[in-house]
Amino acid sequence: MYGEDASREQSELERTAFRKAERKYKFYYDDSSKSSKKKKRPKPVDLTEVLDFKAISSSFCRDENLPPGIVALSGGFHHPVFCLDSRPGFYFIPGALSIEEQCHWIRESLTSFPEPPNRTNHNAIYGPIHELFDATIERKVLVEEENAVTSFASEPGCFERKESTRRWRFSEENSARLRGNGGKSVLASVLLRKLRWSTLGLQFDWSKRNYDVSLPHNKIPDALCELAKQMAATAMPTGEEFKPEAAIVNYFGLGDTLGGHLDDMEADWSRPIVSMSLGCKAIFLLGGKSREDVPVAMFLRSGDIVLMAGEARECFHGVPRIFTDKEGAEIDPLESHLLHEGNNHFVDYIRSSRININIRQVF
Ligand SMILES: O=C(O)CCC(=O)C(=O)O
Ligand SMILES: [Fe+2]
Repeated sequence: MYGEDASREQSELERTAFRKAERKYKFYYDDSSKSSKKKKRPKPVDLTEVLDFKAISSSFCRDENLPPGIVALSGGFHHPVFCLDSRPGFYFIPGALSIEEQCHWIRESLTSFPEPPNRTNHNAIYGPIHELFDATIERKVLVEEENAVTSFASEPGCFERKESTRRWRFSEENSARLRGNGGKSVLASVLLRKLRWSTLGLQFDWSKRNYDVSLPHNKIPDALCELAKQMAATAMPTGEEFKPEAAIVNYFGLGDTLGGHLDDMEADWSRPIVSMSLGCKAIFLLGGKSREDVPVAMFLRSGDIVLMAGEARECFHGVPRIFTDKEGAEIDPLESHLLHEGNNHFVDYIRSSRININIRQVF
């Protein structure tokens, strides 16, 4: 699509009900205060229409009535599971993960999940990066190095050939500075802040928007498989078991958003996507089958699990906002637990971040 058509489509997109809701909740600085950038405050946001399943769950446990359009599932599950009349196939399990489980998955998301052969958004520029979190703690720098590779003559009469390749390697900050080879370098801490996704199990290729089964990959870790199967059971066709084959881990910092989208690259949409939230609170928008449908906004807190199966798989959804201020983030118990374990580096990260792990059956 070219010129006018493309810009018309763009401006139509800007006007959809989904887009309007994204703009309503997105993080903006308040321009009305003429103060310097340092003192700038977030623009106030009206949260009165955001569904709060934590509050709904508490009143449900006190045997109070549920708000209209919300139903609680009765079943063998030891947490209340809520559904929306207007979005069949969508399930919300508030507080499904204990604080210990949340801490465990935060640590995994920052240490083992971004390890090769799993890929991250940094692969395209730097190639595989090993031990990014440790490198951040050790204040390392990723430095571009030139390697001379010599290939020897395999047959008589062929010449020895020297080739140069470039690769990125972690270096101590001082030695990187000393070398001063004019090459490029980037702080590990900057790369950690800019980590946006990692993929586990079958690798998702974002450029083709499909799974590339030819890419090297490890199986989803057993403990994550077990958790996903247990959570998915509520939304599975009777008598069938969920097969976790791929997962996408999303990392959000202040101002980061996940635009409205569908996850439509999996073969069988009757299987749920199991999506768990860790760290700072967020707003999740669940739209309808068209971007013109007004989305339902809801809070996602650390430990909440959402399932999207069946018709809900056809619904646009996204994350327009995360809250990193102390009151809004709602991570005090999580912070205390991590501090108690002596994990200051994880606390530093999660204070201003949200992590989402979503697990899928691909075939
Ligand atoms: O971050 C979330 O809660 C949603 C993630 C999501 O929709 C996705 O990765 O496809
Ligand atoms: Fe999604």
